[in-house]
Amino acid sequence: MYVVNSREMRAIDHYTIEQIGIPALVLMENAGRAVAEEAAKLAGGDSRRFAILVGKGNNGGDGIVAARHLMEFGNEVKLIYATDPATFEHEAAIQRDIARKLNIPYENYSEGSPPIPWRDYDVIVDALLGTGSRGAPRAAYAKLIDEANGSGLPICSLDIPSGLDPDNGGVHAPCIRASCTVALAFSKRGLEQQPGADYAGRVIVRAIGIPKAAAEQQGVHTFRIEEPLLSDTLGLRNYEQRSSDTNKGSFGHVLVAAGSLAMSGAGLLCAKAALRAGCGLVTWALPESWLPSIVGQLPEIMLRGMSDQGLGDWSRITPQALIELSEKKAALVFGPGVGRFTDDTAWLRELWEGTSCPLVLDADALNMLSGSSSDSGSGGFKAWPKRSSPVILTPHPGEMARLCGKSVKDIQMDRIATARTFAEEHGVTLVLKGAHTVIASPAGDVFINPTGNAGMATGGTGDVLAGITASLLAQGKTAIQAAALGAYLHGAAGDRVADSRAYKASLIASDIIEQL
Ligand SMILES: NC(=O)C1=CN([C@@H]2O[C@H](COP(=O)(O)OP(=O)(O)OC[C@H]3O[C@@H](n4cnc5c(N)ncnc54)[C@H](O)[C@@H]3O)[C@@H](O)[C@H]2O)[C@@H](O)CC1
Ligand SMILES: Nc1ncnc2c1ncn2[C@@H]1O[C@H](COP(=O)(O)OP(=O)(O)O)[C@@H](O)[C@H]1O
Ligand SMILES: [K+]
Repeated sequence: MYVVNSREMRAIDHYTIEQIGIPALVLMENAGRAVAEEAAKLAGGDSRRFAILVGKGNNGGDGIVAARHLMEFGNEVKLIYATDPATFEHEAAIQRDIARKLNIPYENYSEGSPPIPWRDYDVIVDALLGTGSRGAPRAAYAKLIDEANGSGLPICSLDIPSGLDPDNGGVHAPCIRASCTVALAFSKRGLEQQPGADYAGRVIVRAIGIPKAAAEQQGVHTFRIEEPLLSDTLGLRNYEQRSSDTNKGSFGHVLVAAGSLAMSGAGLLCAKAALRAGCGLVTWALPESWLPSIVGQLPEIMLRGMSDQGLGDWSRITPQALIELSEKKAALVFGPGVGRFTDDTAWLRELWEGTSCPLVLDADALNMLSGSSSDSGSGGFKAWPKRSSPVILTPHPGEMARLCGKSVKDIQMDRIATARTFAEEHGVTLVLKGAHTVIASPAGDVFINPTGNAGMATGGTGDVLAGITASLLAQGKTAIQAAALGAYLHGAAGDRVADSRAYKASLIASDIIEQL
């Protein structure tokens, strides 16, 4: 499903109205009708009392149409205008006049108005601000939003919760806290990222007559991952299907280079997740001095001890040894639990240049890449030679901040733009983890993952994701397919764990592997 920002939505509206010729009033009628249907469902019954909060733009116009339909469905409605309706223009002014002729009750609300008697209502429809919203809600809008949030009534937001930044998921003060949001035509970026997604409640996308082709025509290349998208846009039709005439050699051999004495679990989780995600074979390369402690723990996985001079870490293991081991492997995942060591950035660069294996770099491998930026002062690993096989980086926001030389706050402020820019500039596939993981391709496509839950904020879940992603790569998926499907399956498995447990926060990383 397409996810648009406000500029793209404006261009799509304009194209639909001016080029295709569908009148703005037709779109508004469809929008208002769709919202009325969803708000009626939220109210759950007949003859309910709706307060419709109306702003002066098209969002307000849609709200007036919704009021008209809600009244036709047999409900009581009242329009509460946050701006003097005499100042309305264009389609919103037409809807205002229609509402007057139909004697739809209304009141003009201003900063000096007494509080609304909310007990006279069952449901609020928030049609104050939509994608034309700029900055924090002002004057009467802000007061009305505060009042609505304090009313305790369920709120159905029209297109976006008023006060939400439509483009990045940031929320202004105040911002409507909705029970549900009816996104018109397409989802909006602000609804798909935190904290906006929490303020939006359940997001329902309703068609209003804008053809999907209009988004394609306008070059929208941000998507939310869901099953139809996996098959249609990402080319992953029947991704679970296998021909019967196959053997373990058919599904790729993953080399996991992970873990050190202090963090052996990262390697265990990563290797096990890779196997569970369906590849034919997994070899786990680990410092040889603690290999004996692992024997028997993962019977299905081949172990390869790397000469570590008894230190238990990666500081004496040569990149050359790993390069040799990676020959004929279908994917190499490096980083979980490896720790840092002297000259590790140069070490990683040797691996980068020496292996032709598709790479997944996670955890400390990402910090080694960040080291490259501070060492050279010349754009960091952007200046490293381009690889002919794919690279997937899987940073959490802290690792991403180090990679970009920014603060975590800056990264989280616009995750979609950050991930897209980085992937394009560095020619890598990037998985920016966290709630609503953002996956960006070097070509500039961005996929937002809706699966997963806060129970997954626990040690080791990232190691599991790295293993799953490498496994999918080894099975012949492209980098963007492996990264998007990996994040989707990882989150879906996490959701199954959460659903099956009495206490959702009890989820641990191994549970995800078992639910794959
Ligand atoms: N062409 C159409 O008729 C369509 C309209 N649509 C609706 O139109 C909306 C976008 O409409 P607009 O572009 O008119 O914009 P909005 O309705 O979001 O609001 C813009 C108006 O609010 C005021 N405003 C902006 N920021 C404010 C703030 N922080 N505090 C107080 N006032 C503020 C502006 O002065 C402007 O008058 C969408 O969200 C959607 O609901 C969609 O349904 C698509 C089709
Ligand atoms: N609140 C959340 N909602 C959804 N997914 C989450 C949430 N918190 C964490 N995750 C997921 O869990 C994983 C955590 O990875 P990471 O931070 O690298 O953990 P670790 O280093 O302990 O393995 C990522 O895939 C991330 O997207
Ligand atoms: K709104």
